[in-house]
Amino acid sequence: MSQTPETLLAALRADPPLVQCITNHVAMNIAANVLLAAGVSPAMVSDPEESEEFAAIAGALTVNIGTLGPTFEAGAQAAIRGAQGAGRPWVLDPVACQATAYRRQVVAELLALHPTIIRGNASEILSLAGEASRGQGVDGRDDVSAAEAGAVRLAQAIGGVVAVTGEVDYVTDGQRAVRIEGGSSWMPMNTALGCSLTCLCGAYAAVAQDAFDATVAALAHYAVAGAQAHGHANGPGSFAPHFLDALHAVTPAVLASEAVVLDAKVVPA
Ligand SMILES: Nc1ncnc2c1ncn2[C@@H]1O[C@H](COP(=O)(O)OP(=O)(O)O)[C@@H](O)[C@H]1O
Ligand SMILES: Cc1ncsc1CCOP(=O)(O)O
Ligand SMILES: [Mg+2]
Repeated sequence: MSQTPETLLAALRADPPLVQCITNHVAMNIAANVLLAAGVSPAMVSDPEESEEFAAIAGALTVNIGTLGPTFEAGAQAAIRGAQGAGRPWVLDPVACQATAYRRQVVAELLALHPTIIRGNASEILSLAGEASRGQGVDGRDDVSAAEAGAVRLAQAIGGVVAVTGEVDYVTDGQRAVRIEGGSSWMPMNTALGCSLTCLCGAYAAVAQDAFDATVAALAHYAVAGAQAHGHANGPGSFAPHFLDALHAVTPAVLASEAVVLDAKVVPA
């Protein structure tokens, strides 16, 4: 039986999980604040000396390749070993994976380790699915709808959940799919909000029975908070603090009444 976003937000707030975030230098501080505002404990622990051990005490692990390098790569591989050994979910954010041969090689290695959830923009998901991508560095430039079929194939290939984010988000586990509406056109003008959302997917995965439900809940929480913040802000600069306030203020009851989660087709059927 599926767990609703409001049930999972209540679980998150009742017993806040510890989330190990291996993320990029740009996102480190922003993502930690997003998780704290949402009611979760972040820990940005990535060095190979300790990342495997730490993964066993965290509720979930998130891996983001935004500012990739050999030490980071070794730290991520070790942490994934630790998370899997402890039976914990891990989430991949394939930042700019289409951009260089090094990124393509590293994401191929990470995909072989079966992430529980992948969260990326449409350009990144198209690239992971082996299709042409118009991504410009870390910024997506493709429509979510163009990446939906690729997301389904990718989810089936990894045996996990794929979330494609943009103006309207799409989430699939290869069998089920939904679209999530909301958010704000100022979100892509704030760096690292996608990376931070990936960390929030980890938080929900730590408390959920099912990774699909967890991903839907994380994206719904973000979409509701983003829409609320948009109503109080004057542009991308003032949006950022209002967004943190809104992530904190959203209650299970608010999520139940304001989240827009619509059933979608699984393409190809
Ligand atoms: N035009 C938009 N309108 C509303 N929400 C958006 C829009 N573009 C992105 N978002 C939201 O911003 C968040 C980050 O998504 P995205 O920008 O796709 O990630 P990334 O930063 O990795 O490229 C998601 O919650 C997504 O729903
Ligand atoms: C600007 C930048 N450069 C390398 S990682 C990064 C942050 C990307 O964040 P997001 O994908 O959430 O926009
Ligand atoms: Mg991104």
